[in-house]
Amino acid sequence: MAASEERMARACAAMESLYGTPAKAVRNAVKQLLKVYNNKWDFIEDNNYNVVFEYVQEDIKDQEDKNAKLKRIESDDEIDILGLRNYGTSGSKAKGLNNLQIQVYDQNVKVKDQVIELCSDDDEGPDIPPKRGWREIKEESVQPYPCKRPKTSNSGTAKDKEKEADDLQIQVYDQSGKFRNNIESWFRSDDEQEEVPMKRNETRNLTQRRALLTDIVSSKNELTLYEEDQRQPFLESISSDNETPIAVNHQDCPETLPGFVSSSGKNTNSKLEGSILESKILDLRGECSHNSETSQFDIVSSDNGAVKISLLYNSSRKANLDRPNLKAVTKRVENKYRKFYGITDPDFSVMKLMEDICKCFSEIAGGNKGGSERVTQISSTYNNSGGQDNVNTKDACQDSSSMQPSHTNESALTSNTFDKETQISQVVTLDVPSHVNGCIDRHTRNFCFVTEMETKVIINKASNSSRLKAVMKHRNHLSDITRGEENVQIPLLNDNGAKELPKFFYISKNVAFKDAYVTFSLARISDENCCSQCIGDCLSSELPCACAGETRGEFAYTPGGLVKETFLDEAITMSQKPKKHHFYYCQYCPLENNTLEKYKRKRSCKGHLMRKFIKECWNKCGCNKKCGNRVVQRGITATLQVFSTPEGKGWGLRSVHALKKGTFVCEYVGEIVTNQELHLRNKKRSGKEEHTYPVLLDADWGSERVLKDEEALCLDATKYGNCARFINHRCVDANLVEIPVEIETPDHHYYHLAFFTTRNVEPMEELTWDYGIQFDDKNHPIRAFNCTCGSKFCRDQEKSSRARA
Ligand SMILES: C[S@@+](CC[C@H](N)C(=O)[O-])C[C@H]1O[C@@H](n2cnc3c(N)ncnc32)[C@H](O)[C@@H]1O
Repeated sequence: MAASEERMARACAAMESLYGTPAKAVRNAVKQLLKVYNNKWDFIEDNNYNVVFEYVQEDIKDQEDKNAKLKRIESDDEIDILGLRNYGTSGSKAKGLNNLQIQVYDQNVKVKDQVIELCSDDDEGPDIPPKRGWREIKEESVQPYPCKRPKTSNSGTAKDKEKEADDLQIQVYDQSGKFRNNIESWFRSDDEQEEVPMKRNETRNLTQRRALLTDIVSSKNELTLYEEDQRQPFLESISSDNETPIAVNHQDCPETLPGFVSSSGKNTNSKLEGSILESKILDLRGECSHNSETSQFDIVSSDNGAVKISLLYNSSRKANLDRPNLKAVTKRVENKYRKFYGITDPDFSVMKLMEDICKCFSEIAGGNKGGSERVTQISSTYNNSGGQDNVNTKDACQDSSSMQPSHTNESALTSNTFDKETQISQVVTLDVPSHVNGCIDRHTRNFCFVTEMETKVIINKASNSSRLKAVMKHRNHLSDITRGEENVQIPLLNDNGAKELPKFFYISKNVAFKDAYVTFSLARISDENCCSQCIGDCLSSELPCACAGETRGEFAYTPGGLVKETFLDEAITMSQKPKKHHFYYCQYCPLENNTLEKYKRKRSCKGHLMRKFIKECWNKCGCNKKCGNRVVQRGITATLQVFSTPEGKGWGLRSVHALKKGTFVCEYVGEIVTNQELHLRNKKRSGKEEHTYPVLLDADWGSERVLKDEEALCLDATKYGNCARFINHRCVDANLVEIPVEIETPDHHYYHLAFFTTRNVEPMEELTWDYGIQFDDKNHPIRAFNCTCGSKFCRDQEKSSRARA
């Protein structure tokens, strides 16, 4: 098979097994992506085919969107769609939202999807399906997926800058092909321009704007709004000295940050100004969709390269103002878009989106790129023109679950929560908010809040750990706790924002501490313990090789990389309903030996569950590295997240995608310590820690003879560990089971403790395993806790009595 066909087959198999994606969809996605990535398979295969997964998801969504929109066009006079599309989430390659798409149309006026290009280079954007009735004027402005993160632009020549600025220009043509310079000129065309002269500091009122719109609709001109390149710089074409952005209400605008210059090049020291075309589009949208509400989107920049975005939202007059919390609003928008677009990237946030817009603006404008030294700020104002000083805060996050981003009457940056008399101006510059101060302006009666941002300079000065703490204090997540140690990124999401950053070093492989006897020597692997004669994939050979001997002559894995059902079910039964004969009782239990008076104290062994091992092919085997009998050693492939559990269990681990029964999730990784060493560690810790992280490697303690201290091992993930240290306990019906896996050494004192799913797991379901602890055993090295697993089989008797009391 040709190399690329082989890789294609592998991609199909992996996508099938990981996400259940049909081969046809995978092939199509891979073909497209290969074009985009210049046949670089590495990009495709990276992160478990993450880009392929995203491409397929995007494709499905696009199709759904397209169908939904076509339906809407057919049904009634709907105007106004503002959609933010294509968050391009694959790891570092295509993270963040790159395109701001604006769509405005109804049955009579059809305005083409507008992509405001924020990728200033040759990056490619979403493949936007053509809409019915649209005139295709410039297809090249519509970019195919995937849209990569915008490159930092070079300062460039004046001509380059001018070209980049041109990229943002939006032009309007009417059906006759007559070129309208821009929306503003289109709005103010013909007689209207005379009747409503637009002077600086003068606001076009709602009636006038609605009249204009009605005019436009009834003219039945089919209009196509599209992105035009190679025209005059938009800054000049849009804002002339005597023009005022149609939705800016200067009276109500807050004092803005000093030193900022609007996109028109005017200093905005005293009032928020600046009229770029986006404002007008959003204003048009706001006007159309909310009837009595307006909104405006504005970007301004300062000499030092800082950029800020303002969003001005003005709704109809009503007596009371429920002031929504800015964080809650952004969270709500994020939730909607996460759900609707199936965004799984924890990095996605409205604030980041704003940042990206600022960054791209700055890049396109060729501004200062000293990002690390930018002092950043967010400010927002809510103008209660009903005249009430006392405004109520309302958690706009309520009921977000029932919401979907509507393409007809909600914008991405405004929501129905604001349907009270509200005017919001939000000014955002780069970086992450730290705290919010609120006040009422005595003169304007505006409620303002200003969020000061942590500067990166301050963070950099701090020590490593305090830097991490500082980051955690102000961030809700870390994008990868593995620090690149794994094949995949594992983000940490502090959903409730209250948890401290876990203190440990991420390691992806077990490391011996001191006394543990763990030597991996090829000489110790006999011929019966490897398959040196094998070639290719052992799973596809007619006769099972020596490595299948451990599992009674049958491989434990399916060609798709799952544990075979019969083997898995046996392991689950052993774990959930062990019989007395499944336990080994030591004469001199290594756990009892933990006391310094070794052998003197007579305590009875509580028993060790004897487990069935899987043996994987390894270095002394002749098969290919990609042999199907090598699963655990290949590492994590599932898309995992560490998150803060709501039940007070601390952090937990979950899978973003659904997992099939028998899927390998991860192994338990930590320091390999002897029981003696663990005992001493536990004594030192003396119950100070909230959580404990040891597991015993006792699955084969009963196999032959009395164990020496250095052979009775356990893994302690307290200081060094992998993501498995976050897996919480669930009594009996956990969705993971641990299976001992022999890889490097045939003796079973040391082995890998691998977790496989016991059943199909839902996306975002917490992953749990039964620690096998007895909650009444106070002497066990794994300290008991008050179990809140929620299982109906919960073994924590004290919990029941606590509940009764
Ligand atoms: C291996 S850690 C699991 C990760 C831990 N939740 C964290 O935040 O790091 C084990 C500890 O988690 C907590 N834990 C795990 N499962 C629990 C459960 N079902 N109920 C309450 N606490 C639990 C206990 O404190 C236990 O000592």
